[in-house]
Amino acid sequence: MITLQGLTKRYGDHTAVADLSLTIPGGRVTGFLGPNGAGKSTTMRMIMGLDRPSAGSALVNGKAYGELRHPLREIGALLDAKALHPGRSARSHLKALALSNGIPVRRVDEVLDTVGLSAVAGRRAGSFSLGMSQRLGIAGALLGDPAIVMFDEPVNGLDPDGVRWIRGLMRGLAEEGRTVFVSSHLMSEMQLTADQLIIIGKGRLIRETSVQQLIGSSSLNAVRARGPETESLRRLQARLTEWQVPVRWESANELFISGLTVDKVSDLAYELGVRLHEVRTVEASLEQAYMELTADSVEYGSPASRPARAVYGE
Ligand SMILES: Nc1ncnc2c1ncn2[C@@H]1O[C@H](COP(=O)(O)OP(=O)(O)OP(=O)(O)O)[C@@H](O)[C@H]1O
Repeated sequence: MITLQGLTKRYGDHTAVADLSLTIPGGRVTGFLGPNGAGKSTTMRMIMGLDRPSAGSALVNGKAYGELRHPLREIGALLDAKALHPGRSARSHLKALALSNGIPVRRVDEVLDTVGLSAVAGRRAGSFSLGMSQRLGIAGALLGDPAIVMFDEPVNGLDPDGVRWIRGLMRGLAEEGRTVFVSSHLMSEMQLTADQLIIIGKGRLIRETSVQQLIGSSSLNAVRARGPETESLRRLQARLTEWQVPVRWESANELFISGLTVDKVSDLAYELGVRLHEVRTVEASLEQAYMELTADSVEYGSPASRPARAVYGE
């Protein structure tokens, strides 16, 4: 378990992480999300003892990282895939890590196999592609068979096969009861991999939520009603507007209706004599729900990245 208590990091007069108090338990994948510069890497670095908190604490199984006797046997992390000795082979890099952490050297070949690098174990790590370096970093994180793993942007540089592999790996580690804490900007991946989400912006906690709860709270969830007659759809729209139900036209033959069930919309259409060819629920994606939630916390946004807000009630 990872426990953050009032964790704060200031660089001069800039607060990178502000008073974060959280518990990240085992048995699930916890996604760590936030716009660029939100403070994710800084938080992870403090958990790994690489940065000193300005205030508060980050504890690994109840202890500060520096107090852990064999840290790699308690927490394994991939923070920066290129942070390794470029002249060493993958195998000798892992061997050095194993020896300094009291880990049996036979684990080296096991983890090389797990991450699919056995065939290139003798090659200089400096010659590795970004995806291969990511895999080597993950091998290092798994070396001590730790109960906690933490990955900063682990799919960065991985090919589609690698992305699927790491998704399965993280799910498998969580199913074994381990704590899996992972940052990512890839919402589609997080939607498939994470159970719980911690979302921060400008160093502060914005929301701790499950993936399903966050998606469920999006204003973009709607019932899509499609019919062949625009005129009769207008009658449906007029009644919904009377009821103050948010409704918008998606095209001349489609309405998107918020806050009502499919049953309710079908019954109303029947009552008003509106012909429909399709009535179904449309669920927001995690990306849409996330963009809505973090719209005010984006420090380095581009116009194109602004959220697709629904314009209802036309
Ligand atoms: N060593 C440092 N000195 C000064 N400022 C820093 C330092 N490290 C991080 N920061 C600042 O702290 C803030 C948080 O940075 P951090 O890298 O933790 O964000 P992040 O959420 O990981 O961002 P990204 O998604 O872009 O990787 C940023 O404003 C960054 O410029």
